[in-house]
Amino acid sequence: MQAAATLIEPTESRSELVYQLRNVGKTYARNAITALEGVNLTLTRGSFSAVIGSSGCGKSTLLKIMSGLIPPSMGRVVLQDRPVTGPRRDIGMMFQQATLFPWRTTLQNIVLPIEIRDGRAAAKAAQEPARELLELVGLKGFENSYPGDLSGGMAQRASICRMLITEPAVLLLDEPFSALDELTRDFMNMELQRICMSRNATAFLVTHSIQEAVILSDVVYVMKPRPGRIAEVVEIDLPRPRTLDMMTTPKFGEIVEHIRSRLDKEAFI
Ligand SMILES: Nc1ncnc2c1ncn2[C@@H]1O[C@H](COP(=O)(O)OP(=O)(O)OP(=O)(O)O)[C@@H](O)[C@H]1O
Repeated sequence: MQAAATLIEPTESRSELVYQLRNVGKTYARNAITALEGVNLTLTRGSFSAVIGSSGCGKSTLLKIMSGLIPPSMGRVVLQDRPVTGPRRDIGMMFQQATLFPWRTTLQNIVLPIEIRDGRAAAKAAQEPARELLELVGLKGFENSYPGDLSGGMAQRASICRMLITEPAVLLLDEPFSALDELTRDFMNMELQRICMSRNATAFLVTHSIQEAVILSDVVYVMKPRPGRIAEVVEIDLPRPRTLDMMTTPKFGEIVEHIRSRLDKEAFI
């Protein structure tokens, strides 16, 4: 397994550092559960990373800390040289459900974060970039459609635009395509790669799918539970752009098997 997936210390000096967690821990006071312990993580500009682990190993806790929704109990969380102490403009998020407002058109949904942040005039000015984003994700022509007229995949494309409109420094993706059927999900993952590559985006994905983590990522963080911790950092040494065909290669299979073997077997479904 050495060639394809090796234990690494991310090379921080070579690439531009965007996001860094140092020795992050989280204990929930209510039940004294240590959800995270000693988590170190580094995201560099343009990299795609994923975290995978069994249910209850602390993935959601990690993402909530990274998005500024909850504070860590210990450790440092730094985005673009500034500590993360709450939700921030330079953090983009995407969830399992598209959560578009049904009474707003696609275009109006996409500029909503700007409207909330900077007002109506700014939202109007953002319509042109929003149209460009719609073109980027293949939704040109659907500007004036309502969410009810979009398929699940199209709605998630629109929510990609809504996430990108504020030009965040980091994209935090919480199983964004897990509610879609498998074929659409595979296709959307390739679209996500294309969009991230075209914008040199820095992305961090939470997923339950080893295949998804491997096909998308430069680095996969394998987590183990009780307490939630990073058990291994696996570098995915596959060329880019990745293609769905790669999922049938022996090398891909080896990496997947390696990660599977590292996961907590009893707890992982
Ligand atoms: N708000 C909370 N208060 C108390 N304990 C919590 C809270 N949120 C999570 N936990 C506990 O922290 C641990 C990690 O939970 P977390 O939801 O982060 O795991 P997860 O890996 O995201 O799980 P899943 O894959 O099932 O979503 C679990 O033991 C959980 O019970």
